[in-house]
Amino acid sequence: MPCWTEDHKKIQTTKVLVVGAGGIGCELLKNLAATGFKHVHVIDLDTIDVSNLNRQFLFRKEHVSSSKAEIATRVIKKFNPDINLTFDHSSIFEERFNIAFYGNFDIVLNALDNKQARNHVNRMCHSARTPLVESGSAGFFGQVQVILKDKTECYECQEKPKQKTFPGCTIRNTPSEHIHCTVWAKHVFSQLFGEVDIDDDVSPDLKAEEAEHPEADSQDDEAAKESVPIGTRQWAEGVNFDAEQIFNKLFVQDIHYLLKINHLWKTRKPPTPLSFSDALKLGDSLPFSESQKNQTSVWSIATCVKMFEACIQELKKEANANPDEPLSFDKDHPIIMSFVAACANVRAHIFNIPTKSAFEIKAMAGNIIPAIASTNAIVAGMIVTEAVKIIEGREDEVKNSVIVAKPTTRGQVFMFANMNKPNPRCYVCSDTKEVFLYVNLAEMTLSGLCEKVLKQELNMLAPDAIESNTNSIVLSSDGETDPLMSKKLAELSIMDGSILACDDFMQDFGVKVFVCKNSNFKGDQFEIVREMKKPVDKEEDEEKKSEEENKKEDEDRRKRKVEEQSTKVDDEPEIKRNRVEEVQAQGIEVME
Ligand SMILES: Nc1ncnc2c1ncn2[C@@H]1O[C@H](COP(=O)(O)OP(=O)(O)OP(=O)(O)O)[C@@H](O)[C@H]1O
Ligand SMILES: [Zn+2]
Repeated sequence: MPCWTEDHKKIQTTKVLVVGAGGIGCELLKNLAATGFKHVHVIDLDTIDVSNLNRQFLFRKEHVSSSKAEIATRVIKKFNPDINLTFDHSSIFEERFNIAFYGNFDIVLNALDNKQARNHVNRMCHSARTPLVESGSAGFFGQVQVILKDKTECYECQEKPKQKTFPGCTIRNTPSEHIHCTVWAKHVFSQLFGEVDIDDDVSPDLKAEEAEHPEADSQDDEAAKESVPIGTRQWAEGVNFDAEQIFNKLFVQDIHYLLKINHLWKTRKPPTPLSFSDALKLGDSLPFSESQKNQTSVWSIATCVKMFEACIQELKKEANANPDEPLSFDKDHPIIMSFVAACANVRAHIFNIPTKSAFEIKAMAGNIIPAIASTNAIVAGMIVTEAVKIIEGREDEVKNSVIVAKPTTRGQVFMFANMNKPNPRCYVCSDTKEVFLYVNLAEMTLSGLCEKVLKQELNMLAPDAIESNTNSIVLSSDGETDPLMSKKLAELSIMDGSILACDDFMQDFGVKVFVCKNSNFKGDQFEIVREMKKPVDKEEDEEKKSEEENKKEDEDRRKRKVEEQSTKVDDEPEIKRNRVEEVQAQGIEVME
């Protein structure tokens, strides 16, 4: 039996890093202090919002707008003055939180709310060999995962389900549910006042339609091909952000254009264009301040139009006050949220979709699942339970746990979950650090590779990439390759079969990216998979190949390699041959 006084000493000397001082973090810090932990450091980038007060019990009304990490530290010290609790009001992504920093701690406890930060801490703990207890909650659902290097799965061993996204053509052309209109309205806001992302354009798009539904009969869409709508931001600037003209562009002109894409409306009810002046006749229009207060009943269309107009004026002022900093969507910004709600409802109305209250639209736009204090409390309790086992050296006893929303048939809401071994194909914690990237090489830009693939998808912070066949630098985090960002991958001699050795110095993380072409993809569209997909048409051929044939090929390849090695002239071709062989071993066709 473990001896409490002996173990208590370990608790007193263990150095703990807590990342996040929100719902789970507050409970966790309280538990650590109450259990007798003496050396704790907490990091949180955020300040306290009034909406946090119902569950983040260390915070009071007078703390609103102060640093979460700082107030949590101050309040905990009040009831446990002996604790050496320190804080940073910073993002965990800052460079000073490097691997050596993580190495200073005996254990890291995550109380975060986003995948990007979780992935990052997972990699840092992996590199620093520091045990990590990961956690999360969403409403009544909660979970705790223990991550021990080489012993358990890491946070990235299994692919996480992607956040639900909608096809571009549904959002731009054929919404059928209110959520499609809400997503569209968020894009309208970004197009008008945020950083323009061409992938999020809101104008009707015949090309997207053709790309996503090539099978559709578009012979009678010629009229639409003749007049292509211009981008929303460009239009808005041209009319000096006049609300009435923007309204008429979005809800009259663009809708007339959509109606010309005939095949869309063969099986759907077509939308009805609605002008600014006609919309004002649809119901009573409440004054701006009154409708702002009225979040739970459904605004009339006339109220939405007034709201649309008032919000554009306010947002234009806000954007002009700081022209170098585009606005970004924030569900807690009342004007932005009112604009999105109004805009989404007008769109819903003209597409014959029932309108919703601003409150309901906020929940959809902000992806909000109400936080439940008791789920957070159970999760935080389990984090400390598992942390104590780890620091006592009882690693065989550690367990993952889950809290579920509905009791199981046995009436359980709390359960232990399986502790899985590390995934041998995990590109973070296994030796197989590789992924397969499917892209259209003639269309994807270097900027797309950097921002969308390496940063957003593979979660690197400052990626570098070298094309292994030629040993040439493709992407450099020191800015050397910045002038090439708009170049297409094909222009940079990246081809089907290229291998990109990508790494992130800060995370001490490297991954080989095997490039495979998919000419059906548009622009920066891509797909990343952990195992290469078999080309459909080649599958049958390969099965037909007799074993003898395969053996003969192996033999020939071996012979070739021996010959090549004996005629080796310089280093570079040798690098290339090895890489080519490596690619062949993966079954990728190499184009030289
Ligand atoms: N990169 C990061 N660095 C440091 N702290 C982070 C980082 N990302 C998220 N956090 C913190 O993790 C905490 C997560 O807590 P929680 O899920 O309760 O979120 P919240 O923002 O307080 O609540 P809600 O999202 O429900 O309004 C937040 O306080 C947030 O600031
Ligand atoms: Zn892993």
